Amino acid sequence: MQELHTDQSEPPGLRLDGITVRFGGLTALDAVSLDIPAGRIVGIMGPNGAGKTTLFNVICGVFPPTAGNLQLDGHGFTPKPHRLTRSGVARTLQGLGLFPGLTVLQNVTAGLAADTRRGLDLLALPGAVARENRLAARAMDALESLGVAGYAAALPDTLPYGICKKVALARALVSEPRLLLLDEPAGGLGHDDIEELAGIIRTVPSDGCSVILVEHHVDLVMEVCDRVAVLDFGRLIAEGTPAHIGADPAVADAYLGVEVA
Ligand SMILES: Nc1ncnc2c1ncn2[C@@H]1O[C@H](COP(=O)(O)OP(=O)(O)OP(=O)(O)O)[C@@H](O)[C@H]1O
Repeated sequence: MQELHTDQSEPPGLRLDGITVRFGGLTALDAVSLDIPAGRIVGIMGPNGAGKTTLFNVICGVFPPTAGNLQLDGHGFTPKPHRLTRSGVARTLQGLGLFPGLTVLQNVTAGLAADTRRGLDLLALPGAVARENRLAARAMDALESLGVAGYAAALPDTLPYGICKKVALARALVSEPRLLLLDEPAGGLGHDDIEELAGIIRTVPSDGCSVILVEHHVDLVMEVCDRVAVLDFGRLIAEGTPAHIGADPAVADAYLGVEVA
């Protein structure tokens, strides 16, 4: 079994134990074991088809692993896509995934959907209205923390891509997750926006949230991650600090000569 070794004294966060996923005859993940301790940022790298998205999909319960199991904060974890927020898990998507017909504020409030009780809200009872107001206030706080509260009333289509990326991140952070999955957050961003994003990502673990960063921008991974795991054809071929990974010839081979440091 392939292990990601971590300091056993660290708070547990997410633990993947021997995760295997097979699609028919194809093994997309092959007995991957990986610890993402609370308060740490772990990067997942690997060439196209290595199994990164499949790993995220297993963590989000999109499909169950063929073998292996997950733990979150020291307890067995069977993720369900419709209960992710309640489980303390939030995810950003490749691209934006924002609702075009909703304002920025409404998009971020949607990140609290698991906390709403739609039936009551539709009745517009005083308690439900107060609750809606509380959710909107939390969404505004999330937007403010990323410096984009001024766009709350705008529709995403009218905004620059970099702003929309921050809105998508605010939607993930508004539920104050225990585990944040970032799926190529730097995709489509220019150099300055990526630098700003790096600063934002570094602040996320301060309250104990674990972060998994899947990203093709190797520089960003190396800059913000505490540890990096590298997948190739579904196998965990390397793990360690960014410096260790940057110097690993097996990683350079997996990337077919692409420089990694
Ligand atoms: N639902 C599916 N059914 C069948 N095969 C799948 C499915 N999802 C992924 N695969 C296959 O599993 C392997 C891993 O794919 P995955 O999308 O996880 O890789 P990736 O590392 O995310 O790649 P990329 O960087 O291109 O997004 C690939 O060979 C892919 O074709």
